[in-house]
Order: sequence, then structure tokens, then C-alpha cells
Amino acid sequence: MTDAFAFPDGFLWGAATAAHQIEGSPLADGAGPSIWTRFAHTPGLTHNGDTGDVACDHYRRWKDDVRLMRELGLTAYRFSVSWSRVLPEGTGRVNPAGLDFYSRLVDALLEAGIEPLLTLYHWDLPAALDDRGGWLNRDCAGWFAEYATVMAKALDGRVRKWVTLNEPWVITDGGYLHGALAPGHRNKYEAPIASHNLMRAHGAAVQAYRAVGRHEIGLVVNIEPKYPASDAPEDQTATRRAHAYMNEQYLHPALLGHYPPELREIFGDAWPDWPAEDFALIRQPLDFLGINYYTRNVTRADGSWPLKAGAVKQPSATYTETGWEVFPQGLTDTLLWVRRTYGDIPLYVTENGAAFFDPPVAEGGRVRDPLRIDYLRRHLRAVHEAIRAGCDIRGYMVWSLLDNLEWSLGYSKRFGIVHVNYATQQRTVKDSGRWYANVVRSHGRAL
Ligand SMILES: OC[C@@H]1[C@@H](O)[C@H](O)[C@@H](O)c2nc(CNc3ccccc3)cn21
Repeated sequence: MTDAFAFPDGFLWGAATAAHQIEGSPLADGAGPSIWTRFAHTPGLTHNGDTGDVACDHYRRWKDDVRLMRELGLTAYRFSVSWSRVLPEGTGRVNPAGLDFYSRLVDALLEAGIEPLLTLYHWDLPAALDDRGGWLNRDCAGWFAEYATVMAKALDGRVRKWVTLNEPWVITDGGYLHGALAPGHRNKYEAPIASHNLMRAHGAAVQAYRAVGRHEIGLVVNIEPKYPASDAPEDQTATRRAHAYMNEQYLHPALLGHYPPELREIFGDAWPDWPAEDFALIRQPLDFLGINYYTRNVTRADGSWPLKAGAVKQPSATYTETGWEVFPQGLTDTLLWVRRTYGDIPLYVTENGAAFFDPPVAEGGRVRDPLRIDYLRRHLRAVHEAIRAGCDIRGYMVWSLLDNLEWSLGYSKRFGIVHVNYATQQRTVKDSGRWYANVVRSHGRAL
């Protein structure tokens, strides 16, 4: 009998985190501030005024956390580098202590038989570069390429899977259009410029990596599939607009060399005529794509700015603490759409997970999180369905290894398969962590 859920040989079973969300010690040992150091310390911008000053104290507890990953049996770990820990001013002077932190972390991962997946940029731009215009300054492509070169020279070979950017859509939509994320701009004219420069920087970093590195590099995007609320033409076109804005805006230039036409329709006079040579820079050959999937969106036409498209709540669905519908079929649909639209590029599910209200740690050290187990089981089965349908999916990273700092939402949302007591920094593996460890051990057959 064939195994119901046999995953490909070499499929990587991992967990994901990001520097600002877990490390703490943002200014330790010569590190420079990032835009999130400043944003979180600006009154009123984060839940409860929560900051990343301590977070999960991973900067000091990283050895214990790698031990935890090994105990869970993970075969991969996706993490990000704090750019300003390595280059305190963003360019020029390298901080040896910052580089050394990541070098020791990578060595410990390899020693534990865990494949590192390194994300160069997970939202924490050096504040010194923001002072120079940040992603609004076309020089950012050179800054990011310089940073990629420093990291590749230091770690390539031990790190064999590199990611340039995590979710350019969130960086732009959150940081430059709606202002909910650092650097907190709300400007329809800045957002396309930041977005385009992020993709130029992605291309420049891929070129810089290939001049030094000998392994794999890719891009991570968040994809939220859009389903029309009705057959009405206005809902159909609104769904098309939302899909182009969130799901095609970055993969099209990176893989096809052009933007979807809807973006000029959405942004109007705020959408520049980009220099043709930019697309040759942006469209660099990639070794893989990382897909972050959490939920879907049932879309209808509405008066909202700037998309004129909004979400329709699904009355019979389960929703997470972040208000996201649990819809595993959307992950299968997403993976098949990527393959259909961009070809058979190798894929990793680089983030998938959910925040539910977890009970406190019970006597004997248990955290019962059945809703998270159900979410993960159903989404892993959705991954397997896409594999059976022909997608070349190389791995899955659960978001997240640890409960951590959920950006502007502070510590109010818990995504971890491991509970963190922020007062004591005590880690407690949740039921979902034990369940995931068993899935990993069985290479998926326990699903
Ligand atoms: O919100 C959970 C995680 C977050 O902690 C990660 O740092 C980030 O990579 C991440 N991306 C998404 C999906 N995209 C998204 C959509 C709207 C707002 C915020 C994130 C979820 N998450």
C-alpha cells in the first residue's frame, strides 16, 4: 500500500522566524538601530507600546533554541539576518560581533543536522539608510547588493539557501501605503517607488550573490488567493485587481520582466513610467520561490482605497486571532497557480501557520492548541495535494518556531509551536510542536 502522505525524498521540514521578532538586544555588541527599533519606540505605534528590545531573547539564548529545534527533529530552519547588526550604518563598516553571531548560529544548525535558509531582509532596514531615503532612494539597490556580498562572503557554503526579500508586498503596503508597519508612511505616491526599488534591490542582490555564492537564491512572497464573491462583473474585475496588486505585483517583474497592467489602473498618476533597464535588473534567474500562505480572500467591489476591492467574511468559516479565514484549499490553489503562471520553478512553503488563543501552560508543562494542530494538518495535506498534482515543492516551514513579536500587534498574537513565557523566557513545546515533530519523524506519513 502506498503511503497516503508520502513526501519527496529530501523534503525539508522546518520552522521560520525573523530577526526583529525573536532576537532582542537590538543595539548589543555594536549593532545599529533599524526602522523597527525607532517605530516601536514611537508612542502609539505598537500594541501596548511593545518593542523588540527583549522579544524572545534569542540573541542570548540561541544555543538553547537550536537544541530545541534538534529535539523537534527539524531538518531546516528559516531565519533572517538583522542588516544593521552586521552593517550598523547599513553600508561600509562591518560589525564583526554581528557577523559572528550569525556565523555561530549557522555552525550550530549544521552541527545539529539542520539546513539553514537565510533571509537577508525581513523588514528591519537600518535606520541610517532610512535617513538617506531608504527604499525610496534608488541607491538602495547598491546598498542591498553590498550587504548581500558581505553575507555571501562570510557564510556561503555553510548557508546554501538564500532569500533576498521577505514579502515585498507587506513591506510596501504596510510601510509606505497604509502606514501600519515601519517606517509608517501613508503615501500613494511613495508606495510604487518603494515597491519598484525593493525589486531593483532584489535583482541587484541576486547579481551580487552570484558573483560570490555558489548555491541557491530565491525570493519569498506572500500569496493570498482571491475568490470573487459573485459572478457580477464588478466583483470579477475587483477580484482581478486585488489579485494583480497582491499576488502578481512582485512575481511578474521578477519572473516575467513586467508588471501586471492593473497596477497603473490602481495607482493612476502615482504609477511612474519605469526605466526599461530596471526590468533587466529585476528579472534575475532564481533557483526557487518561497511562498508564504496563511489565508484566502473572498473579494467584492467596494469603495475602499486604493483597490476598490474588499473582503467578504465567510459566515461558516473558522477565523484565526489575526482575523484570517482557515482555508487550506487556498494553499493548493496557490501552489498550482504559481506553477501554471510562472513555470516549474522549485517551491518552498516558507511560512504557514496561525495565531489562536492558546491557554496558559498547564501543570506538567502542556499547552493544548488543537486548533493549530488542525490548521497545520490540513495545510500540510494541501501541500501534499499540490505535490501529487505535479508541483516541485522542496520543503515546508511552519510559522513560527517560537511565539514572538508580531510587529505592530506586539506580543498579543501567538503563532509558535513553542510557547514563550516573556517574563521568564521559559520555552514550552506546545501540543502542536509535539505533533509536528511526529509528522517530521514520519516524513509526513503521520498526517
Ligand atoms: O503575521 C504572521 C507572519 C509574520 O509574523 C511574519 O513576519 C511575516 O513574514 C508574515 N507574513 C504574513 C502574511 N502576510 C501578511 C498579510 C497582511 C498583513 C501582514 C502579513 C504573515 N506573517
